Amino acid sequence: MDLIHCCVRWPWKNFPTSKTSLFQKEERLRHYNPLPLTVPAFSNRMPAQCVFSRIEGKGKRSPPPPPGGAPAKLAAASPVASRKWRSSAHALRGAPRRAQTPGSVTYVQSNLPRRPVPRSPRLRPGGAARAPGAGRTARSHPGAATCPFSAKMALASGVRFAPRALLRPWSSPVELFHHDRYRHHEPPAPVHYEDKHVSVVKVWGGTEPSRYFLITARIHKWPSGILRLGGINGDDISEAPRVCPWARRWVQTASAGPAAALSTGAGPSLPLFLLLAEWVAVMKLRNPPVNALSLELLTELVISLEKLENDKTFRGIILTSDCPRVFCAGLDLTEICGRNPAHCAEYWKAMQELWLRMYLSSLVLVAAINGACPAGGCIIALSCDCRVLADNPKYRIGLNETLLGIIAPFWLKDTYVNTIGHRASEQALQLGSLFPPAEALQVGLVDQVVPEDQVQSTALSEMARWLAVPDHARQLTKNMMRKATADRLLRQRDADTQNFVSFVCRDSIQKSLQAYLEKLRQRKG
Ligand SMILES: CCCCCC/C=C\CC(=O)SCCNC(=O)CCNC(=O)[C@H](O)C(C)(C)COP(=O)(O)OP(=O)(O)OC[C@H]1O[C@@H](n2cnc3c(N)ncnc32)[C@H](O)[C@@H]1OP(=O)(O)O
Repeated sequence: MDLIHCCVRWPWKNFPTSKTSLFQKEERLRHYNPLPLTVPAFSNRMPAQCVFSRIEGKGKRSPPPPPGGAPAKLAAASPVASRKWRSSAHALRGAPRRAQTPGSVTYVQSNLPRRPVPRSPRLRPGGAARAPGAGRTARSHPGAATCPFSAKMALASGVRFAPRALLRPWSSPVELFHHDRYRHHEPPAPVHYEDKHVSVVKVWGGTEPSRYFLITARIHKWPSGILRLGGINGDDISEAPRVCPWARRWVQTASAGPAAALSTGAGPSLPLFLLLAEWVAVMKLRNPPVNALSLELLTELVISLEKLENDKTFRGIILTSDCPRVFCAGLDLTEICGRNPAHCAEYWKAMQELWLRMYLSSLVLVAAINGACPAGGCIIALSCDCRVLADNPKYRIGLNETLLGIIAPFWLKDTYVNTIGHRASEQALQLGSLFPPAEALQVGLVDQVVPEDQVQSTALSEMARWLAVPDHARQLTKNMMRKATADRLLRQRDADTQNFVSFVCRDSIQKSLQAYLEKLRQRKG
């Protein structure tokens, strides 16, 4: 396989269906199929539609259910919440029951349709205008009044609620963790603060207003094995551990999870990294010896990108190389040397498709450039949102087409100009400059230059920065910035293909490409 799909996941024994294995099992398309290009639209990548389900059983912490109806205090606090509660309770009455293990809780799929929780005009995010008479829950946290299914309601009714996202095959009971609960929740007795004691954190929920979120961490030495932090969205999720200060120490040790999967060095320990665990895929280019962009690799990349875009679990991709010393050597010259025009056309269409998909991707793309990055490799990197380059003078980056006797097409030029500006591009393109790291940073071709062993972890921290922004705002802004450039190619795609084919199929160009390839081979000898 040319491309490794590596979801940043952690080795929980009973973790829900792994995307990695799904990818691996899936049969790959072997031939290039032009895929319809989708302009990134608004998408909420958060999994939780806050639909609530009843949890059966006599869990230790489950108070007995009330005789019926919404609690009076709740009705006074929020008529909307009260109405919602009544309708959900009604809908839940017919829910199927499951066998109950003593002392645990079981989730039962609710009959409620998936639908957004309506917001009362009086219940605004941030709790600026609170419902009159709102109790401690609303006061205890600014976001608490935004969700009609308040923790108070759940507690008072004896019915515990969980977002539908939680109704997954978990081995351990998970519960909705709410403000009241964690405010009064005592920390577990402290255990050792070594990395291995907290393996992972998962975030359930979303950043939309009126949504709960929940962070689940696996703690090996805690009897329940699960740490939960929760909140109401509108909270800054990245600050979540702060809400529950005693847990911060635990959470900070959790870098062993996602970071370890990426880096051989000590992983960063910012709480935000924890959020990345479920949302970031790492794609490693692997087409030895130099990750030349063969037709097969281009096809794989396009398919993988589309899959990840359609999988709402992912919000970002870190693109890196699995080949030592080379990120990507650019176009596979053997795909355009001595080939017929039809093949060259097919190849170029695949290149266009990849650029369009990457350039307009709704995901955050971070290039972790851990090797040389000339020509087409540079274009792959420039299509990402952010570039981190390893500090090695041999790892040069730039568009060196002119040195091969070929000319970068207008959309490569546009991408260059959009990144480093007109004058710098004019100079660099004509000279075919390949920049060493320090110069690449200076000219703005890359965003960070870091020691080689920190490329992956820095890429992850950059990803954290980008993912801290709400998806829809970032996506629409990206689209606004890049659409015109992409549209230009979309309008002239066929003409661009014809231009490429007629150019590279010229005898003189074929000769110079052959000579260049020969030079590369001899250099090796
Ligand atoms: C209308 C016209 C439109 C033009 C569109 C232009 C768009 C993009 C242009 C391109 O991308 S053209 C490709 C430009 N690429 C390069 O110039 C890079 C050339 N390669 C290198 O500089 C080096 O290989 C490297 C990437 C710095 C790695 O160096 P290293 O010493 O590690 O490896 P080598 O010994 O040089 O190479 C190993 C092996 O790989 C072959 N090879 C290298 N690059 C390519 C390539 N781009 N395509 C195909 N094959 C490549 C090289 O010949 C060696 O082969 P063997 O000797 O092992 O057979």
